[in-house]
Amino acid sequence: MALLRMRAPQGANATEIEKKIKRGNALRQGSAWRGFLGSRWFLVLLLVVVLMSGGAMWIYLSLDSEVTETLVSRGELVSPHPRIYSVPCSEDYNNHKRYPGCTPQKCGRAVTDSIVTREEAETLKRLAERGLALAGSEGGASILDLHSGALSMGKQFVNIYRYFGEQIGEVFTEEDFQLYKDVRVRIQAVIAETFGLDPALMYLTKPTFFSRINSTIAQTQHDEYWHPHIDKVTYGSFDYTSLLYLSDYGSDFSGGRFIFMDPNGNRTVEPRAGRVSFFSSGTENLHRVEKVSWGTRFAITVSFTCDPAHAIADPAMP
Ligand SMILES: O=C(O)CCC(=O)C(=O)O
Ligand SMILES: [Fe+2]
Repeated sequence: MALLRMRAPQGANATEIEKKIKRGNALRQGSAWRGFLGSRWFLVLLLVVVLMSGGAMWIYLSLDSEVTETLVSRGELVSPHPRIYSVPCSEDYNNHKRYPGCTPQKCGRAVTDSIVTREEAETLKRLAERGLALAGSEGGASILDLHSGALSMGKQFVNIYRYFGEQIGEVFTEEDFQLYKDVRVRIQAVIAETFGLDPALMYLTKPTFFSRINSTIAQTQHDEYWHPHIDKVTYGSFDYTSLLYLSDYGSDFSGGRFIFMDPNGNRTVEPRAGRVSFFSSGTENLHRVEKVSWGTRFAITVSFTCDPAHAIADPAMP
């Protein structure tokens, strides 16, 4: 009977009794929560939640991490022979006319510190500094293309030879252009040797440019240097890309590492003044540049085509 009365209170007091029961239950629940919040179990639960979210964050960050393997670090000196990493060629080259003695049959990437001295890199960096001091991008990435004359200015480009006219003779010397050519010839020779090509069947192609990157916020798409890309797709004529670094990762700037984005992870080359990194330009070498976090990074992109129709002359004083 008692049970019956508790389940179904009858009469005038019934609603009052139900309310009391509900209030009592609510109070008991409230004090149970307060008890739990102050208990050791709550601390354990909190710890588990913190550890799990920390773990999730770590997994997220490491999935997004810039680097899984460093191919060549800033401190190493790769000399006298290039360090070579072979990768299978992509199908890209099948979609273009093939040029025997030049079209990649072996693909890969390589790094050498022995064909451009640090003094030569310094001279080229000063040349870039002088040229870029004429203008420069408002965002973090400026280029100077001595062949076409393109120079970043604010949010666009100008032609230095037209814009500055005679004044250019006070900024660059014949020796500067000669050094560019000497270095280009050496790079061409090492690429030919590494990939088993005839250097006479490779041609400098455009664009070929000095780049200056710092951590200033991008103002236009041209400043967004960090996007993954395939040079053969982006630039069309490229078959072999080379990058000559003019400043040092870690001391002149941070971030700014070159990253090959392979299907099984990222592989990076750390810039070092005088270091030449070169690779076949197809999909097998999808890459990007890590964002520069401080300092200024200088480099030159010097690229080669197998198609004589896309050949350009070495930059020269107008
Ligand atoms: O400066 C670099 O390290 C890479 C530049 C690049 O990817 C390019 O010019 O296509
Ligand atoms: Fe590139």
